[in-house]
Amino acid sequence: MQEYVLKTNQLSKKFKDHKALDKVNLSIRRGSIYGFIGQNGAGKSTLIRLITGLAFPTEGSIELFGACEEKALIQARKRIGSIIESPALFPHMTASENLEANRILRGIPGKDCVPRMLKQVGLEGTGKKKAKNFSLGMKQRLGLAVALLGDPELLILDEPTNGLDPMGVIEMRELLKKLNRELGMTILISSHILSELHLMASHYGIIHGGRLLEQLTAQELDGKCRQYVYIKVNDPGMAAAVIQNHLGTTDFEVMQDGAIKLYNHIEQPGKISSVLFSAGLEVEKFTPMGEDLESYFTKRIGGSPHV
Ligand SMILES: Nc1ncnc2c1ncn2[C@@H]1O[C@H](COP(=O)(O)OP(=O)(O)OP(=O)(O)O)[C@@H](O)[C@H]1O
Repeated sequence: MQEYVLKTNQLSKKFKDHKALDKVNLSIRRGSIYGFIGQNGAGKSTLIRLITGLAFPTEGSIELFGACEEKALIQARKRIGSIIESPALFPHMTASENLEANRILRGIPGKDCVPRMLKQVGLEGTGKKKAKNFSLGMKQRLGLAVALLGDPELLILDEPTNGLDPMGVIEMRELLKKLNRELGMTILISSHILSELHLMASHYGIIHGGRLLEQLTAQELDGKCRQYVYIKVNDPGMAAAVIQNHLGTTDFEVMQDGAIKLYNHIEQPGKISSVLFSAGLEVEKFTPMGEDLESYFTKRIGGSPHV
């Protein structure tokens, strides 16, 4: 079994003179939830359309479940489930009828998958209610059930929380986490709001102006966004001992230049400075530092606040 379900190699797409995607090398590990983050117009939908075969690259290649060649790619795409733009639903049909119609259209054998999918997305109790009368969150979950028909190994969702209220965002997030946890489903999910991806993604790709600027794990991102107090004193060794003994924590780093990054007690600057001062240390610098997710993202894409 391949470690990566999807890799793109120098993938590019041009619309006339405009490079919507520029030499993108993206890799998605099996079993991961890959948060694909970028502003409006960054190139997220274009990449997703190329992966799902709705558009063709100008240059570069796609490797999906180990398949690269065009005919093999068509077969491999059958292992993908997707919601691109708004989910394709029949408004005058019930949830169950929508799934049954999609099942027949896609030639998926066995009616028993319909109640199974409804249950999976929590719509088993919607009875005779037609899709047109569903809330946006319910429509999105029904769209997800349609995408799950055929038990895909890779689920691709283009901005699935767009327009959802906070409750709908949480529901969708919990549902996707469950699919990932219980079925080991790999998920690629795009968004222009990093904090929406934050509580579920295990990996991130940051795209801007058609270029993939960075891929990083959730741990790496958290490390970059961790808050700390930056301390410079005349005797770093003694300060380290004082922090350990008097604040009771080892959650700090002594940097090469002797500066200390203290990750604990950051809400109690008075307490930190008082233990250092009481030990007779001279404090040269004492500054709370660190970034939140959105400011990290904004900085990474070059400072534009409009996401
Ligand atoms: N069919 C097309 N013809 C011309 N330009 C296009 C076409 N599709 C996309 N583009 C351009 O390519 C760039 C990337 O668009 P894309 O839709 O991939 O961005 P996105 O990150 O998905 O943003 P959004 O969140 O707004 O959908 C944009 O500048 C867009 O205007």
